Amino acid sequence: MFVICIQVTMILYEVLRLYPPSIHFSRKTCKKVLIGDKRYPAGMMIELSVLLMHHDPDIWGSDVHEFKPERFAEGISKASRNSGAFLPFGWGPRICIGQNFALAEAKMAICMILQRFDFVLAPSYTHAPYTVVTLHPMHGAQIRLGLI
Ligand code: HEM
Repeated sequence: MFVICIQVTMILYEVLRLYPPSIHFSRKTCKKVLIGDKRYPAGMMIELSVLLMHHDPDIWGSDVHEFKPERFAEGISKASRNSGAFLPFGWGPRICIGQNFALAEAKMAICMILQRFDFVLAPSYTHAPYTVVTLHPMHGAQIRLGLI
């Protein structure tokens, strides 16, 4: 049961890597700041693209666009060449306070579904992720459920 729970966590992490609901963060500098070797004045808007970081082959490897939950087998810090590159829940003082709740809820929902059903994508499904506030499937995600 413990192994299955770890596998479900790996699958959820890989889904959140490929399709992070929040694809970018915005921050405004309130005073002059130095980030790396660059200086920014006060009042600058800075955009951090989570989507680009999660899809960067220099960070994740040449298989970056493939769905490979096993990359998280040894945890988040060993999944990529940059341990801070996985940001589905943000980072720092404004990190998502609901992340543990969200992951626990997703695991419970998946486990309850898998106890009763198997499922495959319906033929009508078209893969078209797009963003309106959060990233989600443009035409929905139709699945075909089968009673076990
Ligand atoms: C898969 C589910 C979720 C994802 C991907 C997610 C993602 C995020 C991200 C990226 C941020 C930081 C935004 C930023 O830095 O600008 C954030 C903040 C936040 N999230 Fe979530 N979230 C999820 C679920 C939840 C849930 C279930 C709750 C509440 C029960 C929640 C409550 C919050 C709150 C209150 C903040 C603001 C924290 C602050 O500014 O101090 N989130 N979330």
